[in-house]
Amino acid sequence: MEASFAELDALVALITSAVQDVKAEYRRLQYEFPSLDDTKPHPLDMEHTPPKLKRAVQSIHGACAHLSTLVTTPAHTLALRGGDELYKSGIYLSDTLSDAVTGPSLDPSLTSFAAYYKAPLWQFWIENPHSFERFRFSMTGYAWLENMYSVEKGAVPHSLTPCVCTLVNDIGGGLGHMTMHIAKLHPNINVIIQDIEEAVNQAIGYWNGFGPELVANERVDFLPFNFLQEAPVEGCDFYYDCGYEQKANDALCGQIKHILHNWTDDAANIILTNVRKAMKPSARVIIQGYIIQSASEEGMEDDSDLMPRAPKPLLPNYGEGHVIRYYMDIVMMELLNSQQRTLVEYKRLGESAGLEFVKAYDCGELSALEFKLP
Ligand SMILES: C[S@@+](CC[C@H](N)C(=O)[O-])C[C@H]1O[C@@H](n2cnc3c(N)ncnc32)[C@H](O)[C@@H]1O
Repeated sequence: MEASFAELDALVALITSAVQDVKAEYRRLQYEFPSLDDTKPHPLDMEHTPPKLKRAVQSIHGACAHLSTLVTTPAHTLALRGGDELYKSGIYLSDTLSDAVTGPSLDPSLTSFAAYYKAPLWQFWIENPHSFERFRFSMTGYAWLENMYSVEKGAVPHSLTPCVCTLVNDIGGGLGHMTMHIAKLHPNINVIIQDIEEAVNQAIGYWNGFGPELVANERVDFLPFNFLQEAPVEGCDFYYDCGYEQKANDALCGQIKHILHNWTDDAANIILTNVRKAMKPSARVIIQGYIIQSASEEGMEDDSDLMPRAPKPLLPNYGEGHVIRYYMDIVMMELLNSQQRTLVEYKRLGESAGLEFVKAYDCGELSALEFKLP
């Protein structure tokens, strides 16, 4: 079927014609046209906007929003529109940050979420199982926003040898939707879901509902654990083939998706150190998450191979085009006093836990960072 680009073309035509109107109005008014770098007030900020200019600006706003919606996934558009707990507690962010005690604190119990709900996030979820379950299911929807099929490329970064069984440990896996997706696509990959007990119990129900054949064929195991206090499972029977010609029983791959952004550097170090303790020499850890890039030329890091710079006049990090990861940076601060990280910060975190950075993979919205034992 031939694609119809009628709406796309109509929106672009509308923007082009509205831009001509804007230019004509500025010429008529004999005003300088502002630049993206301007910090000074413009005369039009304080004046009645002529109707033709107003209509043109409204058209550009509306058409650009429609254009964005048209070319991105519905999940992407929805994620920018709303939410429940995190949006409600966000109203406390300014108070929390301006307070002398909570402002500079990295304590996960001194957040704007805790101020609103009178409990830190993890405790709130244990006390409100319905919210906790809804959050877990929202993570499965969120995977669509992140382009699940690209995320899978990061979780399975190496050529797979079908004769060798692979065990992926989904650390803090929640429902394990991502590893279920991977196990369905790759018959030689088996999965362990490790998370806190409440999460693991929900994961069992999820796999029985959506992947009963994987449960029946014993391709998944569920083991509760606390990654701040203990190492994940070691000495597995099935191992990850990383394409390094390793023997069948000397590799375990740990996948850690959207975990470290929940924790400060100190706590993330404990989690990774616990993972390292479980690793055999050829094991790999795959950390999946958002990578933060500088919005200005200054402070740019050595990450351009992973994430090419945007052409000017866009900001080097694509600005609004990559805005979700920056929203999620603020959201992590609001919920847990934690943060998204840059590539350099992730490498540093791995090193501090005794892991060596191997490679970064572009997985759509997310990146996957591969670490090994030195
Ligand atoms: C943001 S969710 C990510 C879930 C999943 N990896 C995903 O991408 O959908 C964070 C997960 O960390 C788990 N978690 C939090 N504290 C934990 C702990 N101390 N030990 C093990 N898992 C924990 C939560 O239960 C939750 O499933």
